[in-house]
Amino acid sequence: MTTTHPEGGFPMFVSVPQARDLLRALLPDPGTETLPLAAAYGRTLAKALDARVSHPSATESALDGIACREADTLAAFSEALVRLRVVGESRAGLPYSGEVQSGECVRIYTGAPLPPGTDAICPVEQLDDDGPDHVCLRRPARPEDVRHEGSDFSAGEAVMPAGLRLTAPRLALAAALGHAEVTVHRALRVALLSTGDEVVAPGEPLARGQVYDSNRVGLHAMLRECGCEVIPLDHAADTPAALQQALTEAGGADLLLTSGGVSMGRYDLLRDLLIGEGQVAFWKVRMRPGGPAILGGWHGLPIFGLPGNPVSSLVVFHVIVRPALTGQPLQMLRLRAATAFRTLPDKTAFWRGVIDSGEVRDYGAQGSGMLRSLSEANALVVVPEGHPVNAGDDVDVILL
Ligand SMILES: Nc1nc2c(c(=O)[nH]1)N[C@H]1C(S)=C(S)[C@@H](COP(=O)(O)OP(=O)(O)OC[C@H]3O[C@@H](n4cnc5c(N)ncnc54)[C@H](O)[C@@H]3O)O[C@H]1N2
Ligand code: MOO
Repeated sequence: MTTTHPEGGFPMFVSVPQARDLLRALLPDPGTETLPLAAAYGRTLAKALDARVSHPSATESALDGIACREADTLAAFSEALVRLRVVGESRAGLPYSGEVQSGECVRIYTGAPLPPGTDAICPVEQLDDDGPDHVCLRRPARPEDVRHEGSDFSAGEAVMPAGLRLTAPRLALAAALGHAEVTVHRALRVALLSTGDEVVAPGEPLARGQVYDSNRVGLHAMLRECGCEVIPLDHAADTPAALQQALTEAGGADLLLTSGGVSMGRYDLLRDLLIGEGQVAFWKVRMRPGGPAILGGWHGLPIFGLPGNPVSSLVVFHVIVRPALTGQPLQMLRLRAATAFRTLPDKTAFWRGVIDSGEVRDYGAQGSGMLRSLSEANALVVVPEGHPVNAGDDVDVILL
């Protein structure tokens, strides 16, 4: 249950959807900008796109072969060949303009316009040349192998609504609709900071008890996937002065995303700073891993504090930060559980799972420091608070 911090008065133990909504409410409206398609990957459409042209732009062939009249070819099967006279050729960009009569055909190529008078296609694999001017068909020509003008979309049709995230296929569609530029929401500027005296840049020598800064690398990539502009900050040591210095450097950002220093320890300084000198929107989420996450602000800068444990920071990013940054709901699949999954009485669990042959099984080691699991598992299995999951049950699954 959500409670209130006795001194701070802020909510504690919020649900995952509450945490997401509170973060979204703190993010500024970034405004819009118009970009060439190639620069818009990962952004969200701010203005709907309609079709400026029809696709296909003409009724055309879906195969290389001949175009003819279906009715002329219905008798064709492997023993009884149908013979047609070839009167010309239609190529993509170089169509045949005459009218094709009964008993005639035109050689045609994929994407080439169908000549007037024809309504069906027979592919080259089903044709035998009979001299230079005739072909024999081993089976009837098919109207299904014709693509009709505007069957994909017609000029003027509203095709892509505002709010759509520009994935690779959607960028390709925008181009096919006839747009060279798109109006998208500006990228949020997210400053990224890892904290902790034990955290060392990859490649440096590692002393006993130290750990490489894997969170920074993983979070940077995930922010890029969300279409954000990343401002990497220098790692902050565990002193209030170092942390305040980093927060000051993040001043112009739309959000500061941190890792570490949010739990119950004496050196969990981000938590102390937000509670003592900033504002807190919530502390702790009813989830595992990732329970100690914190959201707040410091001198007008929204700050989301991810837990330092590598798995926890990734899972919180997936289920709270990403949907809030992109405005896109979590994509879930419903799959059959091949094994049981542990239930927690007062937290939603996001266990690492492996999807295999259409089912999902428990990955095994579920410790929040087991970074290797993030590469070997391919799913998060959602087990709601107090909700037992046995083998054979259907479960919600988030793809990693
Ligand atoms: N007494 C309690 N202790 C802990 C609790 C609790 O409720 N009571 N919660 C545990 C949970 S759950 C988590 S998650 C962690 C989160 O702790 P912090 O966010 O304060 O993180 P740190 O203590 O700074 O580090 C935790 C762990 O992660 C490693 N780490 C930190 N930064 C990085 C990085 N950039 N890259 C890779 N690994 C990193 C760090 O070395 C620690 O091993 O608290 C539990 N404790
Ligand atoms: O929730 Mo912590 O994130 O379990 O390790």
